[in-house]
Amino acid sequence: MAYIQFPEDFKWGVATAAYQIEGAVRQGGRGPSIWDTFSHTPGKVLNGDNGDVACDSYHRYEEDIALMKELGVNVYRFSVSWPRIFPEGTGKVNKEGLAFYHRMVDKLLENGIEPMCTLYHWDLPQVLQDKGGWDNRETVEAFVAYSELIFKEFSGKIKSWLTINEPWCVSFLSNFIGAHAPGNQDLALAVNISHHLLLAHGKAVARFRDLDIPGKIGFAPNVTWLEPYSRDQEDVEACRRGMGWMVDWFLDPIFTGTYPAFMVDWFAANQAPLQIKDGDMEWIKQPVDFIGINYYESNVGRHNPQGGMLEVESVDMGYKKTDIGWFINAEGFYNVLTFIADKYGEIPIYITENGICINDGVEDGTVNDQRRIDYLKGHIAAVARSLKSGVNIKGYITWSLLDNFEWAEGYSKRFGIVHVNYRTLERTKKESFFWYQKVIGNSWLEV
Ligand SMILES: CCOCCOc1ccc(-c2cn(C[C@@H]3NC[C@@H](O)[C@H]3O)nn2)cc1
Repeated sequence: MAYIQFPEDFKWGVATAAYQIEGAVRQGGRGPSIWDTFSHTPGKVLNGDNGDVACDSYHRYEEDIALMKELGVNVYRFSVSWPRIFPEGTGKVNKEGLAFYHRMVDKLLENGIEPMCTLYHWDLPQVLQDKGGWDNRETVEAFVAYSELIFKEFSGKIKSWLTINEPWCVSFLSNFIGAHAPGNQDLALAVNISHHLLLAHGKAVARFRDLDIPGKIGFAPNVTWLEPYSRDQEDVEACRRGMGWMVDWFLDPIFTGTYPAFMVDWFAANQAPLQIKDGDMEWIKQPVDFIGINYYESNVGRHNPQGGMLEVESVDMGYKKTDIGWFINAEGFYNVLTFIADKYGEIPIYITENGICINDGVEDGTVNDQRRIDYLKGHIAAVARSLKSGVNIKGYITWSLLDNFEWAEGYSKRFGIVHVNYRTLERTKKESFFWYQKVIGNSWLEV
């Protein structure tokens, strides 16, 4: 049996997000978010599912932390629910909300688990959405004020911070494709929102520096790899566009202070001109300490004039698929990690999400999710291969600890290494839990 040994200081973790696991949406002083509105709007979420109860982690966080302790993780990536802190987005602070996160963070620290906090994981206070949401620059200032409060409140306890999770999902998936909250379908709106998200990120990083908060800060773009179907220029350019709006669009402004010109032009030609105000790019290009990379799938792409706004289509090459229909391709993980390192340099990277939807159920007290073990093994091996190629990867955090509310797919799609019975809320450790526990314990991968 061969082994791949990871660096001594390599971190291993699990990730969740507030709206997907907490529940207790009308308890503890929490205000409504756009996902409360969206999930309660008929037809938006599969089976009419919502996050009202979810995994009930608002009440069961100690049980979840005991699972993490048993797993042996160094890091727990969670998100703070903005409407649990500012029920109206700004103004009055909900002390019960702060107290909940103090209890949870203190319990993590007691168990030797480092908290990694995502400030925005999609649950925008509905009151702010009613005033235009991320399309309104006032929301940028509201995010900075919310971030400042959390920075000050948890300074010294939390030392790893992420500003925005998956800005592509928040802007394009949620305001152009329309599959996520608030469900708009307007490219110009989505482009404007993507700029405001980067502005909010940059201003929050600047405030973090001004406040001299101890620790490191970054953000977590979701990325993909699109392999051209042929070497034809049209196919190559189509794939660059498909990656450009998800990767370069969000990383170039932070690392170079400019948007990728080929995407600016493409959006302008689609009646979605980028509107930048003086000084915006200076805010956006605040240096970050690390980036979180969220990767699930990659595709083979080719040009198709009828292939949507970007004129690109995915080609089914017969790769195995997950139970949510995404292609399994660990090679694409290596390709996008080395692409990012080649383009943006030595910036430290944490894999802040990587996992697979496998809907296996409990049989005889366990879940034999061998397909998840195979996926994780292949993708952690791709991380090791990237490390060997010089990519500065500092840790791997799998999505997710628990089966949870998978947005528009509701509870039908399971990403956890721990199964959740949504009727009883009973947690059941899957075979992948025990497999990952061994990887973490040795910090090596058997191949
Ligand atoms: C072209 C039409 O497409 C319609 C759906 O398109 C997508 C794309 C991407 C996703 C998606 C979901 N996740 C997992 C989450 N990451 C954050 C965490 O909360 C996980 O739950 N990542 N990406 C969903 C839907």
